[in-house]
Amino acid sequence: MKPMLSVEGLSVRIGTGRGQARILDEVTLSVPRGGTLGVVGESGCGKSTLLRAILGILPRGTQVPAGAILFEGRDILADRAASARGRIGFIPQDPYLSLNPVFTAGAQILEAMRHHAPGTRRDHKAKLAELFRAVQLPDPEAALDKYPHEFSGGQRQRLLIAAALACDPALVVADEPTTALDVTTQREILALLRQLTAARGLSLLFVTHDFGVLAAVCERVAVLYAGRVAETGLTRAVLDDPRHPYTRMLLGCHPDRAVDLTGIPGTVPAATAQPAGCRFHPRCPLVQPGCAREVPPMLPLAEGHAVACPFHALPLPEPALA
Ligand SMILES: Nc1ncnc2c1ncn2[C@@H]1O[C@H](COP(=O)(O)OP(=O)(O)OP(=O)(O)O)[C@@H](O)[C@H]1O
Repeated sequence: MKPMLSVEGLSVRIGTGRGQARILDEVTLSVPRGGTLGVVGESGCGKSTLLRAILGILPRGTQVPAGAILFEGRDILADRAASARGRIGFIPQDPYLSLNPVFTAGAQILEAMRHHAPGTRRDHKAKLAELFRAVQLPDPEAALDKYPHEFSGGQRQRLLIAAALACDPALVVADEPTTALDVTTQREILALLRQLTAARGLSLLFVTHDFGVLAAVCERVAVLYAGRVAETGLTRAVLDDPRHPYTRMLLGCHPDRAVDLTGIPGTVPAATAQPAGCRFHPRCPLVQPGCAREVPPMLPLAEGHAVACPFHALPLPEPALA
């Protein structure tokens, strides 16, 4: 069966005062129908740009020199008119910043439904109250007429989940949707998201920097480093047997896996100063002379697990894992 979304060889560039920023390079990944893919990586690795490309909201001046984004079989990069927008729901990162304070919750979501969902306003209102019930907001009918400040942070994130589902999407794209929440609320929201996507057979693309969150939600993962996919596979396989030195160091630094990705010496290179060859080589304890020359191809391992490092079978030196 064809995936719901497949990103194929996507490269994204943008001109800056300091030269061309190579933000994404030949990124290939896919979200199965009814499946969940997590995209994980440090700040600056290109997660938000990937989401913007999928949502069709890349900033002006961005170039896409190569690649395709196939959604339900159609290239939505080449043909935005075949608009995927109503069919792709988006859950943003920060519930505080993502709602307009001067309109009621109902008014802002109904406005989106007016453009993208079939039916009358009365149908939309009934459907939205139903969705508010599904996301477990108290008193769903009354919630339609409340303003954003009348909800708690967790309730606002529930509102945004309802908003993302309001136009009957086939795919939901979530950008670190629980980062701004306390741990208990985070757990509840993740459980809700899992339950709703499974019950509705939705596909989910979930961006995070947190392997703990990833393991709770996603069956597959793509690890992004400096705009390239370093490793991909079933989340269980990648967590249990990470092969790319970058993934191994991320996980080795934080055995509890509730990681804050700051434990690897050095930083992600600026998008205007990407090193040649493997982009991780300046930080890699397994670096070999060829790593600075050759872009490593994705090497297939078992069950869809693949890694962009020819030295994936070598052990990491101990200090790299300290
Ligand atoms: N409009 C732009 N102009 C120049 N450089 C940009 C632009 N947008 C992003 N970049 C650069 O591209 C790289 C990737 O940025 P992006 O925001 O996609 O990363 P990210 O992984 O989402 O980071 P974060 O988690 O901090 O949001 C960064 O180095 C960033 O500085």
